[in-house]
Amino acid sequence: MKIAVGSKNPAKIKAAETVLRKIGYINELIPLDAPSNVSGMPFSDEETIRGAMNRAEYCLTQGDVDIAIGLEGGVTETPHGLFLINYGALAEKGKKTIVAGGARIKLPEEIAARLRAGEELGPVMEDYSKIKNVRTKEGAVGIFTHGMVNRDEMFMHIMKLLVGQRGDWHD
Ligand SMILES: O=c1[nH]c(=O)c2ncn([C@@H]3O[C@H](COP(=O)(O)OP(=O)(O)OP(=O)(O)O)[C@@H](O)[C@H]3O)c2[nH]1
Repeated sequence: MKIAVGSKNPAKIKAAETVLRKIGYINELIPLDAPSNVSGMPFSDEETIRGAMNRAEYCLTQGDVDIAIGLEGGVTETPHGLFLINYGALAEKGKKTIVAGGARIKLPEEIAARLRAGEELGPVMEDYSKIKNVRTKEGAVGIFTHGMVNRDEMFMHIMKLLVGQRGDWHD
């Protein structure tokens, strides 16, 4: 069984690998540059879910991939401010795509204002934290939780929700 993840982002690959290893899947995980086909900065639950599903479903069209994972970050407006959100999708040939959402935190107003003005969170977080490529490391969630929950751990939880919903991994 071949499994792909629709990203080359190390935080996403690490999350997928760690959880697949935990459930006994020890074969290679194939990272693919999968288009999300949503905006660079998804601005709603719907857009972020769609991005995760598009990434996973694209991977199934590449080579002989049996199962594919898509992980996507975004933000959404709430009456309490702009929240960081994350979703995952697990696509499998001949089956309905499984979806799960992860932890969400409110972003500081100075970050939210820049995103509302059209900037992307990745570069804004680099600027704010002075850490290069923060989106591939602890991520915004890691910065704003002082390392209590880093981006890979947050995606790991989503991965558990995905593989858990699929159920039986013995074939
Ligand atoms: O520093 C960050 N910490 C985060 O927690 C986070 N969540 C989202 N984003 C940014 O939101 C956009 C879409 O996210 P995204 O998941 O589609 O893309 P990504 O660039 O992170 O990965 P990938 O496209 O290589 O797979 C991109 O501008 C990301 O940089 C984050 N940046």
